[in-house]
Amino acid sequence: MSTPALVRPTPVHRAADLLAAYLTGSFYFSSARGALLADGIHTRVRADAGGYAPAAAQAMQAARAAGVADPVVAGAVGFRPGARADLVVPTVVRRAGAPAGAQAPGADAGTAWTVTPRPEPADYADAVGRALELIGGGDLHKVVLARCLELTADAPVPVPALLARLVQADPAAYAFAVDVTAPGDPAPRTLVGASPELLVSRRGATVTANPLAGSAPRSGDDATDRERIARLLDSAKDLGEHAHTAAQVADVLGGFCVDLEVPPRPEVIGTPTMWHLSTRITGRLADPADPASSALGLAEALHPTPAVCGVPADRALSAIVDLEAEDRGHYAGLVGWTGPDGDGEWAVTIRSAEVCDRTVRLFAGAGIVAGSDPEAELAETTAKFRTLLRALGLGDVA
Ligand SMILES: C=C(O[C@@H]1C=C(C(=O)O)C=C[C@H]1O)C(=O)O
Repeated sequence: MSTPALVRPTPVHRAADLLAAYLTGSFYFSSARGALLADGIHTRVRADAGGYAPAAAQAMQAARAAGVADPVVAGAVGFRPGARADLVVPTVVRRAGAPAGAQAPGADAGTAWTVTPRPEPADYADAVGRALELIGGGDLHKVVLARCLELTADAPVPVPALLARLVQADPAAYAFAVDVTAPGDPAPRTLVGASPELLVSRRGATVTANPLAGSAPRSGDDATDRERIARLLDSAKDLGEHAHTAAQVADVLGGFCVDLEVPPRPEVIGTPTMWHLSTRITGRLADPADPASSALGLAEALHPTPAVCGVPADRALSAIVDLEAEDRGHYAGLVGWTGPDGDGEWAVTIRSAEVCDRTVRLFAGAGIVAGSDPEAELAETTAKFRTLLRALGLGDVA
């Protein structure tokens, strides 16, 4: 006679179940490493003098003592120093393996949209021209300039369907949905996106970062795409732009690692909409128990990389403040999760939008270096908007 089980087995979920269970207000994050869905707020995590990582470690410890079964810190931190952060220890966490081509409802073709580019595309191209003057002055080597599209629909935008379509289009992306509702918002506000860029991932003592910089739109035609890939791998401008970014990421991680492997040359990775120069850097942590070496601590140390800010970072940041029309908010920040053992995964918040009721605010940026062409950079941002626009059922708008 068998003895009845005394312990309820841990439920096993599939990524598709987690996506189906996502409701506006939940936290969702998935990548090729796996999927995580979190609900409820046990604690909000605020930065102390040491940043977010020590406060996150303490909050997870306190949550475990209070009976939270699987404490993690999950959420997003905005781009600018002192920007808004929405980091919480959720009450319930469900995990699953990597998504495999999710089922998603089609976008509602009947939705009527109005689109307001901020700034106008021609003004963005002018701002790129002004950035090139600063670069010509010699004190700035690279700056990433972004622009915004504000879309308004004739009905509330359903975030669960939008998230499912983003995952369906690219199951390997760092896909996310984070509640970023602020006081005064007329409805829940959600940061949603499908980023191709891993800021940092940690598993035990092993860390991985995957900076991207240097881009070309995907054309959909094989021969044209092969040509674009070959051109990227041979472009002194793109290789230089990439080298700045990879070198800085390697430099920061080198401060935490005993071994660091940095491939000498970038490769090209593809998303459904873009090609990017990519360097996958791996290392072994010297002190994995230090909260500064947790996935969140490393993400804070790396942010902002020259993939979204520039070189040198302080001058690039002031150029961004002077030349961009809109505050970036959560765009170009970090999004992901960390566990009490320090493991976790943080992506760069790009190919993203904030959705609130009927409005969607999208950002896309491009790295400007000596030799950049304003019209080509404008076209690059147009191509980068496609990830979100396609998931919304829209073609290119500006
Ligand atoms: C800034 C963005 O993308 C970043 C900039 C890139 C570039 O300038 O080539 C490439 C990938 C990202 O690191 C964005 O998508 O908005």
